[in-house]
Amino acid sequence: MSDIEIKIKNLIERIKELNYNYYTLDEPLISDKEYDKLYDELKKLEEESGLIFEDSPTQIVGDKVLEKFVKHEHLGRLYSLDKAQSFEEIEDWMNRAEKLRLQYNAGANDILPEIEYIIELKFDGLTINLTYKDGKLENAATRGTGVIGEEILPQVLTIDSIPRTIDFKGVVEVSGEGVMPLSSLEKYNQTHDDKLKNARNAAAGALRNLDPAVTRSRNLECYLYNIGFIDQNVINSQDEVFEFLVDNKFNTFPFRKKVHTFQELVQVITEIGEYRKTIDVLTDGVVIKINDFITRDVLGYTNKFPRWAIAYKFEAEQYVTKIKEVIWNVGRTGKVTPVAILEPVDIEGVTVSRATLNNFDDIQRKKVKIGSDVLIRRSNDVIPEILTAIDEDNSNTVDIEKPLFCPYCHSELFYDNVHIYCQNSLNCKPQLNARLTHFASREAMNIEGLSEKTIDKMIEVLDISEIDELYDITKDDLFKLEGFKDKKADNVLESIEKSKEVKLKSFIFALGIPNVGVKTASDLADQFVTLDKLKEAKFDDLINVSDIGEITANAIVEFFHDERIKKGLDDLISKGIKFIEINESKTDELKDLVMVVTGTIEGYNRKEIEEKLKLKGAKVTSSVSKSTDILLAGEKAGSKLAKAQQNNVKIYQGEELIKFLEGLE
Ligand SMILES: NC(=O)c1ccc[n+]([C@@H]2O[C@H](COP(=O)([O-])OP(=O)(O)OC[C@H]3O[C@@H](n4cnc5c(N)ncnc54)[C@H](O)[C@@H]3O)[C@@H](O)[C@H]2O)c1
Ligand SMILES: [Zn+2]
Repeated sequence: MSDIEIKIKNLIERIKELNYNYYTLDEPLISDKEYDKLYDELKKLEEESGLIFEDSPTQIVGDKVLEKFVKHEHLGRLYSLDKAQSFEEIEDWMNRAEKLRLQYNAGANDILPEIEYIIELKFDGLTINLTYKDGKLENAATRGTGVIGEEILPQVLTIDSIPRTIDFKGVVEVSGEGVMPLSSLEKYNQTHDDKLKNARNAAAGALRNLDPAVTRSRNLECYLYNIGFIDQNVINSQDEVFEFLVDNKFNTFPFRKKVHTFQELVQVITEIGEYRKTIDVLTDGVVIKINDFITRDVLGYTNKFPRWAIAYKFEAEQYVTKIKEVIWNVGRTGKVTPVAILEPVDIEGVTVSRATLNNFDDIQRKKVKIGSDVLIRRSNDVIPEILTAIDEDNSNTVDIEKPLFCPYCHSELFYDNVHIYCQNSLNCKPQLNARLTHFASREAMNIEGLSEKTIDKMIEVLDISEIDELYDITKDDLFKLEGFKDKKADNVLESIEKSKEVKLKSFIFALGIPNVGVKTASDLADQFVTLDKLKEAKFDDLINVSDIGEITANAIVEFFHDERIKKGLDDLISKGIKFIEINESKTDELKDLVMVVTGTIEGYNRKEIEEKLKLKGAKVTSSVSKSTDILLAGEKAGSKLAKAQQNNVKIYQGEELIKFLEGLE
């Protein structure tokens, strides 16, 4: 693999993990700003190299839909939006549209009208798609992959403003954004201990919660702005979309503006920059849409977004405050990271007193010192980011020292490029606490009742130093901890006991292997089926798992070769960990064959084929290499076919392919 290919693969892997956490779990790992940076980097590399993998996040809308929901096939596809980073990019987009219009008008009988642009707010919540038949609300779904969403009708019915019946009697799908009003967020946070971090994830998490009572408690609202499907040809513009929505008593947001020129557009967007701070909904930008539908048809769509619309995101506002102190935190992997303690500052109604600084280089680059005035920015998330110090020659500042010893266990620290580690993973308390907290978390061993605080006490009072010791805890032990009475102790013991029966993927995630998140853990479980096989996996086996790049493959190999980890793992298993079979139907027919599926195959969906191959024991990878055993090549197979021919890979095509696929059923 070339350097650029490796870079691309690693980015894809990282972004998929982030997407899974954002779209599927509604618990983003990083801020949108940081995410957008990675995404743009990938887009740029793809453009430069022409290497675009089919599973790249730049080609796909959203993420998987969760099994726990009934699937809804949208009548009309739902899309993501292309993004402009600057006014110039909007202008370029307008110019392209105008050029296409003129070209079209030169050759056609009908003439496209002068372009009108509708500017709407870009609400930050979750897309909701509503299906009406015979005037009745039949269904509600999330966007999902754009083709298939998750049914969430009971959840959506908690939003009172959504009409249960409408005057229009045909079949129609209307879509809009489910949001948590900022006033609801504030009220919720005043009365609940489990504080919600931001309105977007609060709305998405509520709508995708299986319990509608939870959705109800968040007091959501929904603004409609789109018709994705209608069985009668009655709508010809965005103006008419809104007319239809209003006539049928849908809730639409009152603000939208029509412009014709770039100058007008800049002015309106600038005004919206101020206006958006005065309203009760979280917005992250504006959406600019071409009004006329025939023009839209001429411009068309890419895989991922319409060419007739573009989003422009607002930069988060910046604030000034002072750094009081920098403390060094020790994480689960022993990584030591700086946190700035700030003079509290009010940002959009939230008091902010901490900010992340990524590492020591970051501190130097931003010229941050104790006592410095700094610029900070909070995007839509709660933890803000320090941009830079703004008073470099202030003599009252004190340099931040590079730490040499762990602030907790005083071991000497290890420097690896920009990262600093405390290598005393054995009895450095914050590391142990973070490891145990991760181990017990919902997507891992799912041990209820083990909060970070409880784990702290266990380490302190019961002198726990290894994960497996969790399983030796007795009721008498728990009584020694503050706040533990009979019932609470029983509950914790029961959930510890229950956790011994665990899915392999949850166990792999629980181990906290560097770079292995929920999705990668699940892929590893699918591919290797048993823990023993995974433990023995070689770099080459791992790199062939789709989405795993070199860094992760190396991390996994190293993890399972570490003597201390090996022993810890054996101790843990010896406490009676049992893996629950989930793929009972798994057979060995294609055992260990490395297979690639490419091209289009009529009547089949590639993802489904891949799933079936995996169930029969094959390893499915996304690119052809020397280790590929079989390529399934549909129509338009392209470069993978050529590469397979070069490498003498066995190829199934045409009739042979269809026969093979029928044999899989
Ligand atoms: N923090 C993370 O880890 C993480 C991960 C994945 C995605 N993200 C965020 O999500 C963005 C990408 O998500 P996306 O592909 O869903 O695109 P998007 O959310 O940026 O844009 C498309 C969506 O905008 C919404 N929208 C709101 N108002 C609208 C209006 N008036 N008209 C039309 N649509 C409107 C629709 O729901 C539509 O689906 C990224 O830029 C990033 O900010 C963050
Ligand atoms: Zn330490």
